Amino acid sequence: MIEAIGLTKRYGAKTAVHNLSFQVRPGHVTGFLGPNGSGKSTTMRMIVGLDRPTEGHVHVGGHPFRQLPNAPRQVGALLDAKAVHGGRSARNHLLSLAQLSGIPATRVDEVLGVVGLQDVAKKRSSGFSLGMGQRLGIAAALLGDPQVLLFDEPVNGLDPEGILWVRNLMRQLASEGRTVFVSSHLMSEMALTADHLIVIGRGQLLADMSVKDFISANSADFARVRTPGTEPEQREKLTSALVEAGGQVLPETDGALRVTGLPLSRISDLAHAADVRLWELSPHQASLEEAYMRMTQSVVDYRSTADELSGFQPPQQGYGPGPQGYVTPVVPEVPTQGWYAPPPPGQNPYATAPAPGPAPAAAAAPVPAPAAAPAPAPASAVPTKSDTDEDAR
Ligand SMILES: Nc1ncnc2c1ncn2[C@@H]1O[C@H](COP(=O)(O)OP(=O)(O)OP(=O)(O)O)[C@@H](O)[C@H]1O
Repeated sequence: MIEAIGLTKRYGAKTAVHNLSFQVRPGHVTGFLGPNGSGKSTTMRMIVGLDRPTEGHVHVGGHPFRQLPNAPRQVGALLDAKAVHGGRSARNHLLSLAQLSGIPATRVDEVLGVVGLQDVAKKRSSGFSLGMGQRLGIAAALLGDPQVLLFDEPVNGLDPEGILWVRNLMRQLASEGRTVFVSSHLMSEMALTADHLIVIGRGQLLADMSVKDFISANSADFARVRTPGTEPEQREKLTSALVEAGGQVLPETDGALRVTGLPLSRISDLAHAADVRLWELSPHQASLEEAYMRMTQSVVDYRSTADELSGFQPPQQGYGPGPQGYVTPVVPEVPTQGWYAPPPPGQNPYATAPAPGPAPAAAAAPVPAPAAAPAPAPASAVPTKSDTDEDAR
């Protein structure tokens, strides 16, 4: 179990993580989501003792990471798959990590097999593809057979077969009773892999709930209705009847109608009464991706100037140090029950206070690489990143 309480990290004037409290429980895959720069990697680094919290604390199995006896046997982490000595073979890289932690060489061959790198074990990792590097990083995380596993973007660069393999691996590790904490920007993948979600925006907690609850709390169901394409007047007639009955109707690009505010049976009755034939009447639920976008769109820092939401500023009372310090995030209000029609492009109700302003700054440089390894030992060998070099990025 991982438990964070009031976790805060400031880099000079920049608050990367603010007052974050959550638990990651064993036996589940917990997804860690948030827009670029929201503090996911910083949080993970604090969990494995690579960054020191400015305030608050995070414990693994009831102890700060650095006080865990034989930490690499208890916690494994893939934080940056590129943090490998490229001149070493995959096997030698893992062997050196194993020796540091008193892990037998037989385990190295075992994990090479688990991640499918047995045939290239003697090849230098500098020649590895992105996906092979990820597999090597995952092998390093598994080396100590730990109960707690952290993966930062584990499917980055993997092909579809590799993504499926990671999904199954995460689920298997969780089913063995391990604590699995995984960050990803691939929502479709998270929807299939995670049971529980922790979502942050600008370093603060936005949601801590099951995937199912997250989707139903941040999206709403709708019906798709299609009339015969050859008879546009039927579509008009139905639209009028639905609007008159209190429904909201939006045209979809393929000619169908997206209807909210009316149950399926009522839509069917209204069509029948209006003498309109239906070629489709189907219920739909928003995807995790839609729900995630809806929740986080006001806390996205880096957005293309070509994006229609660029220039959108979160409301004044949103994030950021105000006169009373940080305040609770203002999450856009979305009906959580019944039918709800997402707005047509350009009529986004969340962009209520658009303020023309300069385009957001370009994304920050990548985080300096911590080790992709069984999480480092709490001894002097720990690759500590002092606060003195932190502002250099
Ligand atoms: N060592 C550092 N020094 C200064 N600022 C930092 C440092 N590490 C992170 N930050 C800043 O803290 C914020 C959070 O960064 P972090 O890398 O944790 O976000 P993230 O959610 O992992 O982003 P991404 O999804 O892009 O990987 C960013 O604004 C980043 O620029």
